Amino acid sequence: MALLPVDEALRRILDGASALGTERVDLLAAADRVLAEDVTANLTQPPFDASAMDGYAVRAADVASVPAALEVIGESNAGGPFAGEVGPSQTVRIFTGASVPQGADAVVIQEDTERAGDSLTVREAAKPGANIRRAGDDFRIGDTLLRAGRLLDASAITLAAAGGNAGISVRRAPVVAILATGDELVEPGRTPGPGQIVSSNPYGLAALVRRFGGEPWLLGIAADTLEDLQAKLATAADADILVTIGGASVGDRDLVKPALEARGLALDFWKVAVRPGKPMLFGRLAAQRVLGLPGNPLSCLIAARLFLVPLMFRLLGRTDAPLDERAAVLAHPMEANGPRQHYMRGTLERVAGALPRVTALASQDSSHMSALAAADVLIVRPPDAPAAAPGDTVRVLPLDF
Ligand SMILES: Nc1nc2c(c(=O)[nH]1)N[C@H]1C(S)=C(S)[C@@H](COP(=O)(O)OP(=O)(O)OC[C@H]3O[C@@H](n4cnc5c(N)ncnc54)[C@H](O)[C@@H]3O)O[C@H]1N2
Ligand code: MOO
Ligand SMILES: [Mg+2]
Repeated sequence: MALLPVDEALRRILDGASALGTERVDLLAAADRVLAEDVTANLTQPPFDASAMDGYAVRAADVASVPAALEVIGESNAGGPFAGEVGPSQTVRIFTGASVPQGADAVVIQEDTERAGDSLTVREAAKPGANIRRAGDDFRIGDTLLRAGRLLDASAITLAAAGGNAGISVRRAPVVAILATGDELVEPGRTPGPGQIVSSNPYGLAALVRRFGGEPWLLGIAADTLEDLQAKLATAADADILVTIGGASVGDRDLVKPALEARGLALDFWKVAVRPGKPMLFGRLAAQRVLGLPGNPLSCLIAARLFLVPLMFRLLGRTDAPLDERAAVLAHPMEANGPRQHYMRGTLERVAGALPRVTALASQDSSHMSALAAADVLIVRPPDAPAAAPGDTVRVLPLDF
């Protein structure tokens, strides 16, 4: 099978994938969830003309020429409005957030006044509307405040709450089952025996899944035998997405593909023109989408960022783009690229008033986790890209996981 271009692989993974069901959560549980329905304002905000400052509510005409002498007839507090009306040459003491009383059409800040008993001297003129927030300036009842498909961040949750919404309809989190494979693997915290290493990938993958709104479900480690692989794969039937790690290449003990096929996998593709991540496979087990990721830690994580995360966006109904490539300027020359789209680890340096400068790390080995942790971006080198010179513009993908 020929290597599939990255875009085509992504298109096939997303083909026919649609948003999961919805659930209602309260505001405290809404952070980082994806909105499933538009949020509407049940209230108008501000609900009344409100003072933006601590000072005095006046009739602007009374303070058009200053100094102006006024009589203080009462007080309007936040939550305690003044019941009467401000007549000519009268004023009401007012505080930030309090309702502007009838008759008044401006607020003079306290620093521009002098008070003696019930007498107020205003030293600065105020125009009509000064320091007043009009009813509905922010939003009005019935307005659409938030559109379905957006991530609920702090600003969105604040707005939903202000609009009088105590509960929000969000997408169910996709459950992503993660199965590590390999006779050499031991769980973190255990001492590896001869020839063994620690299984690190599931934990990074779980963090990535959580970061993008999914629910990771760790299935442990399968031995490199068809029997154990099939037995462990069988436990994942309830997951929305099944991800395997390792055993995806052509070695004698790379048995993930035959084990999945024995369970009925409809293979869509195997091997993508991507570096790292080449031996990735994708297919379907009934309704479940299956991604067989390579075992090298960077191959696993980078392939997950490139292919699993966009699939999760789709299941979550997210409307923003899952891959946010930007431009940067190369700090050094680069060799021509081979036939696979190369996602190189790089560091980014801000440059005032210009595109940031990017430097590829010395290590581009797909097993060097220390290099991935030190990188800020992945430099995207298209297949067969010619050699590049310092100052050339390249595309970079921020490392956001
Ligand atoms: N003859 C060829 N050999 C290889 C090819 C090829 O095209 N022809 N491709 C190479 C590429 S590219 C990759 S990527 C790897 C992918 O290998 P597998 O997916 O079969 O993964 P394994 O062989 O099981 O493991 C590879 C490597 O990763 C380590 N590993 C596995 N699981 C974990 C884990 N959970 N945590 C940490 N590290 C893990 C494993 O010990 C190996 O060192 O194949 C190349 N070979
Ligand atoms: O695809 Mo492998 O991921 O080049 O190391
Ligand atoms: Mg292998």
